[in-house]
Amino acid sequence: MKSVAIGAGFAVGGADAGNRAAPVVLARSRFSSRLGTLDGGLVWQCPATPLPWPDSVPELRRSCIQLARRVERQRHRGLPVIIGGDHSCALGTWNGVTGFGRYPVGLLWIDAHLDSHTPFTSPSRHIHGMPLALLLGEGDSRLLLSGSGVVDPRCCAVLGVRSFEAGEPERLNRLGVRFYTMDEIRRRGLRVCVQEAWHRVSRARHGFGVSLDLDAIDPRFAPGVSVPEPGGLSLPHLLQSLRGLPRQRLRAIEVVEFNPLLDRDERTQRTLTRLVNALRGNCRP
Ligand SMILES: NC(=[NH2+])NCCC[C@H](N)C(=O)O
Repeated sequence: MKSVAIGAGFAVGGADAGNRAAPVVLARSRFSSRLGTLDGGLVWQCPATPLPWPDSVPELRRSCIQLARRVERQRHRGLPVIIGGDHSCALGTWNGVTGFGRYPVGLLWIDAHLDSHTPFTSPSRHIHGMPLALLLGEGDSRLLLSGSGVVDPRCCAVLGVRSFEAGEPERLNRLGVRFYTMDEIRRRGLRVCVQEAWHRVSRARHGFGVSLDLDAIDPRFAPGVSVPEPGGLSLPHLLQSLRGLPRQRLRAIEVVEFNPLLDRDERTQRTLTRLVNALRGNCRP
């Protein structure tokens, strides 16, 4: 099967304007032939700069609906690979994959953060700290594009966690989402945790997806992200752990939070390209 790359030039919900340029920078880079040159199109946001909730809501809603429709239209051509953009683009991606909630999926969320705030608990009010809660059906109703959740919490796992605030772990625990902190990963080994999480998400009836925030990876391998956190996943170990996992029911991949303005020696671009290739298995552009 083929993969179809779709760009999401999103920064309104993020912490740094640099995220907006990510898909275009990648499409013009020397890695583009390995990623696909945004053959599924590009969705832009206007304005180009971050705004806190609630000011960001109208533009975020508009662009996420546009992204969701694009994903819906393109998914018949191959495996959608969405290139963000700040992580709030996940609302567009997974609403598109699920036909606005008609076919809820399992989701592996690889991230340093839990991204499970609602406006009432978020200290920053940046919506890229809220998308997982919204995908599970909680948060500002204007951003619940299908009116409820599109991800089944029993088939959802978060991997690589090392930064969160009050309210987030409580929400995920109440909903029954499994999250793996870096402490647990160090204790039990990455491969075991990846396999366990993959098993959990891939048993969902309508298939599953992977949402990869590059800040999950240690900043040594991915310095170009908007909210870096030290002590992250080792790139070689993650690549190794992703080998040989069953992908038959994989419905889409999303890679987010790349910030070209903060990259060093194209290190983050290279990391992103290698991870996309590892995740999509045999599907190539
Ligand atoms: N997608 C991300 N990089 N999220 C970072 C969120 C950081 C912090 N928890 C916040 O809500 O502001």
